[in-house]
Amino acid sequence: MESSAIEVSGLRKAYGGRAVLGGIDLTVPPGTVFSLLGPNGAGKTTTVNILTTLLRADAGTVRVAGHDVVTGTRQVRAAIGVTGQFAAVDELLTGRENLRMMADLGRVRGSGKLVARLLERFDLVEPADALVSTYSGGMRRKLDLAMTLVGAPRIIFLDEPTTGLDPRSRRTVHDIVRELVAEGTTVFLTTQYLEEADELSDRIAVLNGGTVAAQGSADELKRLIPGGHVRLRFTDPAAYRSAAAALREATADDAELALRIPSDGSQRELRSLLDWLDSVGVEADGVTVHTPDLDDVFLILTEQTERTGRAKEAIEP
Ligand SMILES: Nc1ncnc2c1ncn2[C@@H]1O[C@H](COP(=O)(O)OP(=O)(O)OP(=O)(O)O)[C@@H](O)[C@H]1O
Repeated sequence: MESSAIEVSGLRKAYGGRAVLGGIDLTVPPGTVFSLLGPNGAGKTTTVNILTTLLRADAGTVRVAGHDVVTGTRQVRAAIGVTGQFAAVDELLTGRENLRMMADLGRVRGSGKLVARLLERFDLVEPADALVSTYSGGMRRKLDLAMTLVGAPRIIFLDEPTTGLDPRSRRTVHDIVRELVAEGTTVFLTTQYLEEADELSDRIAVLNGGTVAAQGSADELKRLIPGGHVRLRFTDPAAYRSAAAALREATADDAELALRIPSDGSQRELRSLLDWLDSVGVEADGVTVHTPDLDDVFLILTEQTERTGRAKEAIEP
């Protein structure tokens, strides 16, 4: 087995002279979940399209399942499953017929049993014999994912698989991703939901301004940024103002009547902070401890580029 399921090096892509990907490197070990995050327009779909052989890169090398996407397009396509923006779902067939068609196209043996198993797994037994044109958006998405699994691909690309799904359907998709990975499948995911990436991924890359701003496990990314703080909330504006005057190092949020004080959230720091608040006569109405989460990582990593002025446009194609 190859050491990486996906290996991307120096990947560049520009549209009409405007660089979208300015030389990105990614490594995805087999049997893991990798999430690609980034603000709207960061180039996530462009990356997925290149990795799935739908789009040619301008420069760089991309190997998927051990094959180069340009010279081994056929082998790459045989190894991957893709769900997302280009659903193969036929509206004029039922869910069951769509799955059966997929199984027949892939010459899958025992397709009846496989189809029944997938309908069950995706909670689609009840609407199985209704036309897909009557399905909700969430049901279509689940069917699309079920169809991708028919051929048991080794690597699956999920472009925003849970967007628009209700919490129960989202959990179904998460459970299925975990099961697939436990069976050795590699999952490449793009998502807008940071807690989804946090929960599911072994590794995460944050794409911003045409480059990978950071790459690592959720915990590694969280350690990159100093986001831990204690938040003091006030209801009385006068109490808030006198506290803000007493706590010079706090960041003030006038609209919310809240003060933010850097802290690692440890018991020792909290105790000394509370003692000190007592000693200066500050009485907050609410005290919450905040440890950095992926939202903080995302905001800080993507803010920096915004502040340094549209790095995307500064990248040479
Ligand atoms: N075919 C195209 N021609 C010209 N520009 C394009 C084309 N496809 C994408 N772009 C531009 O490239 C940039 C990256 O687009 P892409 O769809 O890859 O981003 P994304 O990260 O997937 O965004 P979103 O989160 O909004 O889906 C955007 O500015 C987009 O307008």
